[in-house]
Parts: sequence; structure tokens; C-alpha cells
Amino acid sequence: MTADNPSRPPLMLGLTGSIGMGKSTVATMFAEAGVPVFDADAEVRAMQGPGGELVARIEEAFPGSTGPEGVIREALGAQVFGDQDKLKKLEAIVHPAVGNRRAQFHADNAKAEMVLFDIPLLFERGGENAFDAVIVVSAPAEMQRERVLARPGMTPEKFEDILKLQVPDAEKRARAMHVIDTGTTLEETRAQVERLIGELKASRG
Ligand SMILES: CC(C)(COP(=O)(O)OP(=O)(O)OC[C@H]1O[C@@H](n2cnc3c(N)ncnc32)[C@H](O)[C@@H]1O)[C@@H](O)C(=O)NCCC(=O)NCCS
Ligand SMILES: Nc1ncnc2c1ncn2[C@@H]1O[C@H](COP(=O)(O)OP(=O)(O)OP(=O)(O)O)[C@@H](O)[C@H]1O
Repeated sequence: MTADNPSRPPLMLGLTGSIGMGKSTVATMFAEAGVPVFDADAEVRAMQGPGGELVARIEEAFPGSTGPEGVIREALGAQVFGDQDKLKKLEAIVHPAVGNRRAQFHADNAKAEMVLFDIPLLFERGGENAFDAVIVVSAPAEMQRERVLARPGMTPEKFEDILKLQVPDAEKRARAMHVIDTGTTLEETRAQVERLIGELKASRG
């Protein structure tokens, strides 16, 4: 467990990586090691799910994209991932709401030693400066492709459309302060996460 430290603000860690590289898996490893985690994607899902606060506005902007269970993600994804203007319109609805939730999380965890923000679009949206350290998860492209294409509802075309929207993996790695290799076993990745937490704690003295 990371100990609370009332005298200093928490170390702000940003976790990012391209589709299927293992952000969620690695964020869970941080949480299991006692680090509070803000999961931007989970917040989006909650706000788009049944009774979610964004459902009505999304239906208004994208008629037919919602139902009794909230946003029909496959249908909305099919509309926006190949169309920049539509994606921008969706982001203008979703991103400010994620920002509000993030501010709340920040306030709730003001006394933690470190906090981790799992932000899929951290580099794409230029949010690096908000963090003391940016951590990128990365695996070989072929492994990424295999993982993503194994997901239900995924097609090679959708995968290519999403890749085009994201900063390339090589650039993410170059801009990262730390890279976690997810092209290995889960145990080895967990060991890397635990090692990094130890280094970050030591760096604070
Ligand atoms: C369009 C939606 C409903 C499709 O949902 P679906 O479950 O099919 O896909 P999922 O969310 O798992 O995304 C698949 C991949 O695309 C990436 N992705 C999602 N939105 C974007 C985006 N705006 N720009 C670039 N990549 C994106 C994700 O990081 C992931 O790697 C959903 O992605 C969405 O609401 N996106 C807009 C909000 C957003 O930007 N979310 C990501 C960061 S918080
Ligand atoms: N060493 C590893 N580290 C992380 N993930 C691994 C590893 N080995 C296998 N995997 C698998 O790779 C997949 C990574 O998916 P995950 O949902 O964590 O990625 P993501 O980056 O969050 O995806 P998305 O961008 O679509 O949200 C999981 O199914 C996970 O079990």
C-alpha cells in the first residue's frame, strides 16, 4: 500500500498507450499495489450507460445511437471512428464531463502519496504538462493487432481507423518518461509496475 502523506500533494502519474497495448490491465496492477486510479474510459462508459448523464445529449447529436441501455457503442463507434467532424462533435460532449470527474477524483485523493490517471488520449490532447511522470504501455505491433482483432465486434477496418486517430506507438515511447513492456507475460509486467512504484517512491525521498 502507498502511505498517505498529508504534507505534500500526490505525485501525479499519467498512464497512456495505443489501442490494445494494455492500459486497463496495467492500471489494475497499480490499483492492486494500492495506488488510487482514475480510469477515463470507465468514466465515459458510466456516463454513457443506462441512465448516464450524457445519453440524452448524445441521442440529440447522433439520433438512433442510444437505447434503453444507454449508448449503443458499436453503432456510435461506426458513425464516428471514420468521420473526424462527427468524432469532434462527440468529444465536445464527452471530454468536458470527463474533466469534471477528474477534478473530483483529484480532490478526493489529495492526501495520497501518488495517483494514477489512465488517459487513453493523453498525448493526442496535449495533457502531458499536468503530470509529474508519463508512463506508456507498449507491445510489438503484431501482438497489439492480434489482441485487438480478437475482441468481439472489432474488424481490421475499424482497427485501422482507430490507429490513424492515435499518436503512433514509437512517438509515444519516445515522449514517455517510463515505458512498461506489455509484450511479455503478465507476471513480468506486474514486476515492472512494482519496480516502478518503488523507484517513484524513492525519488520522492
Ligand atoms: C465511440 C465510442 C462510443 C465507441 O465505443 P467502443 O466501446 O466501440 O470503443 P472503445 O471506447 O473501447 O475505444 C476503442 C479504441 O478507440 C480509442 N478511442 C476512443 N475514442 C477515441 C477518440 N476520440 N480518439 C482516438 N481514439 C479513440 C480508445 O482509446 C480505444 O483504444 C467511444 O469510444 C466514445 O465515446 N469515444 C469518445 C470519447 C473518448 O474520446 N474516449 C476516449 C478517451 S476518454
Ligand atoms: N504482459 C501483459 N500486459 C498487459 N496486457 C497483457 C499482457 N499479456 C497479455 N495481455 C492482454 O492484452 C490485453 C490488453 O487489453 P487492455 O484492455 O488492457 O488494453 P487497453 O490499452 O486498455 O485497450 P483500449 O485502448 O482498447 O482501451 C488484455 O486482454 C490482457 O490480458
